[in-house]
Amino acid sequence: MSESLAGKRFLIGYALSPQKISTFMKDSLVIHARERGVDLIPIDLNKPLKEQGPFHCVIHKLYDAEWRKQLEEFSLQNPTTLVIDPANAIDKLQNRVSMLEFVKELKIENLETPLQVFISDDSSESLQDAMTREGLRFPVIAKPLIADGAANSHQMSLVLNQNGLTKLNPPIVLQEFVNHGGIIFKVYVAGDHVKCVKRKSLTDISEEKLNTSSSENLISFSRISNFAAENQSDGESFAELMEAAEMPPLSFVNEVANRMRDALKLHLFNFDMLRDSRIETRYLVIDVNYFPGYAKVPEFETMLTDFFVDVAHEDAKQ
Ligand SMILES: O=P(O)(O)O[C@@H]1[C@@H](OP(=O)(O)O)[C@H](OP(=O)(O)O)[C@H](O)[C@H](OP(=O)(O)O)[C@H]1OP(=O)(O)O
Ligand SMILES: Nc1ncnc2c1ncn2[C@@H]1O[C@H](COP(=O)(O)OP(=O)(O)O)[C@@H](O)[C@H]1O
Ligand SMILES: [Mg+2]
Ligand SMILES: [Mg+2]
Repeated sequence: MSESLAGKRFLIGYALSPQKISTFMKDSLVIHARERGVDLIPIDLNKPLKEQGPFHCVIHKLYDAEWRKQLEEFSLQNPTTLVIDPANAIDKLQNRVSMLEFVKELKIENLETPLQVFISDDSSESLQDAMTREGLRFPVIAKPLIADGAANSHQMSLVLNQNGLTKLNPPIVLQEFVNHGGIIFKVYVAGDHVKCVKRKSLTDISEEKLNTSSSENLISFSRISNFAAENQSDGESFAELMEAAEMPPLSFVNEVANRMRDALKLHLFNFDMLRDSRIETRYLVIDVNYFPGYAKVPEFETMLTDFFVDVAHEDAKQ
């Protein structure tokens, strides 16, 4: 664990949506950080940023052009204030092609990304032809290209056959659905601090189900991993399945997290990882999110405060 600060206060300004403030800036975090020398100070979005502060560091999750402009101006005026993270580094995670391209380039053993093809809104090629060109077979998941936090950026469709393709609205990516036993691993990263948790996911699809002629061509869903197991009719058996699922090796999780952090040049993110049901050593990253819902991680207050204290120590060295 990181040491506390020797009597000095470290001032962190935060710029977050009201919804994010209510889920992340919990009293438990603010108090824990305060006790260790870190003050978390709200940035007033109705006032110019350059009139606020002083801050040693700014953390933020806002994507609009106006905020970007304010941040740029602020950084020019306050070159010693750390901005965690720079807007241009976050950009890569707002597009479901670039967020996985870089993972592929890391070439980590046993780590892959699912096959996928991007379909633009002005493409003349049929969706089926694009799938064939890339060697994609059903089932596939259709995901909106842009992942900017808007509700529709989480609107997914599981497409079971060719008829389902007609209901999709490009720009989208069509991604190979990988059977993974109904459980997803979410790896949260805050600087050097890494935690992996299990979460509910889509259940496996058998060849049999795929080949049964039913009326279902496409199943729409959104934010599946946020649904608590107890809301499910199969609650008890799901809880058992969850309990029994083995976590990925810690050394592997840490290696992937560290390599991703260095490549992205980001401090605050998480990634969703599946374990292939057929090949137990094969893991696939399917999603990478900027400044995710840390409050869902056990003892997130300690994790985040440790990170803030690390930043303060780094800052003090400069
Ligand atoms: O709200 P939460 O706690 O569910 O957090 C969301 C994340 O959930 P997770 O921590 O991965 O379970 C969520 O992750 P997923 O995309 O659901 O894997 C996103 O990071 C989401 O942000 P945005 O809507 O994409 O900007 C996050 O939403 P924001 O709180 O940042 O709006
Ligand atoms: N390639 C895939 N194979 C199997 N399940 C997937 C795949 N991609 C996504 N899923 C499921 O769909 C959920 C949402 O997809 P994800 O890409 O994580 O979008 P979001 O950004 O909305 O979280 C995942 O948490 C997982 O349960
Ligand atoms: Mg996800
Ligand atoms: Mg996401």
